[in-house]
Amino acid sequence: MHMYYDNHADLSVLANKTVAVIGYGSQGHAQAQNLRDSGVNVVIGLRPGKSWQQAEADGFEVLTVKEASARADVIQLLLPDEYQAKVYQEEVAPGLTAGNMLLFSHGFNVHFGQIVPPEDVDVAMVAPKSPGHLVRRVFKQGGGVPGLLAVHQDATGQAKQVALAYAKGLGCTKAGVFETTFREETETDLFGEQAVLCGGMTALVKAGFETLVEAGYSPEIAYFECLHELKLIVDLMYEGGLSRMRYSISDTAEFGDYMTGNRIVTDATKEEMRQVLREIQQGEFAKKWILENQAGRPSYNAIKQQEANHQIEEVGAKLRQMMSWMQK
Ligand SMILES: NC(=O)C1=CN([C@@H]2O[C@H](COP(=O)(O)OP(=O)(O)OC[C@H]3O[C@@H](n4cnc5c(N)ncnc54)[C@H](OP(=O)(O)O)[C@@H]3O)[C@@H](O)[C@H]2O)C=CC1
Ligand SMILES: CC[C@](O)(C(C)=O)C(=O)O
Repeated sequence: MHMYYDNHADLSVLANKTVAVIGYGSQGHAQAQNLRDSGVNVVIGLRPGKSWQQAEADGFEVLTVKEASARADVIQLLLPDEYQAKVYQEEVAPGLTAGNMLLFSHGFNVHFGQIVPPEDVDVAMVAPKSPGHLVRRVFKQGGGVPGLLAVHQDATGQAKQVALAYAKGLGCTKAGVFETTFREETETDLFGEQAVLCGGMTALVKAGFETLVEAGYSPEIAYFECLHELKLIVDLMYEGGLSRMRYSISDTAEFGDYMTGNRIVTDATKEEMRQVLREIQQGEFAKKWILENQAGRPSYNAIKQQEANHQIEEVGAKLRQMMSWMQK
């Protein structure tokens, strides 16, 4: 595995180039602002609306997606994955010229064949391994979040150097940039968010909360035990791995951890994880997500509504209001 740091990347590679950041959401606002602070010439590509107003208020030159794509040398597509293919075909592709670079922060559309760029442009990925708001916050604190870099197509022979300079502009080379492939990034990212970080975690939290409440314990205590304290435990794992967390908790908690963890995540859970991974690898999840969007998101909207009404959300909202330091 190749790792790149600040000394491997040269920001001057971007000196005479214009970067168009298409989209100004979670990743878009963070990447655009970090790049600008790193001295890169950035324009934003958007449709009229909330993000357009925000980007202008933040001092950026905002253009339509078509104009920004035609103006730029490097085009970073930071739209929701499900809209990228349509916007690419209608508004980005017409402005692409030989030697441009098309960049992504997630490989979904290229890996699953929804976007097939022309052969004379570079195609690469710089994917910060962090939610966008932390990409910005950590950069402002003087650091950077780790990132992944992949080159899918190297038409100019310079693709890696340009992508590395972009990663440096985001601050990622401070923490380390790992070289990967579009396939590896896409499949591991989908697996991580489904099985562990988002799907697995929310299911675990809800199951713990429901077990306590159904047994007659107060929802407030159940919320603190199963959700609020999770952040504090994860912070310790983030700082020093599982051992740092286990060093900090009581011996009673540590013994309970060793005795009980494998009863919750069992061999059957692991077999299901393998099945989830197979479905991602075989493109079944991608197909489901593409069809769900084509149908107007019936399942997504129904489950989103159901989840928003879960008791843990109601209790949590009340408790968080009492914690004044969380209101910022
Ligand atoms: N969220 C994250 O932290 C991470 C995201 N990624 C990847 O980054 C990419 C961007 O995701 P994310 O930042 O979450 O996206 P968001 O949903 O936060 O932002 C989307 C942006 O795209 C704009 N947009 C949506 N549709 C259009 C359109 N048709 N034309 C022009 N602009 C449009 C929105 O503007 P408007 O206000 O007009 O709707 C908004 O500014 C994805 O590939 C994702 O997988 C990778 C790592 C982490
Ligand atoms: C964990 C969610 C994520 O994969 C991320 C922040 O990396 C995403 O796609 O938002």
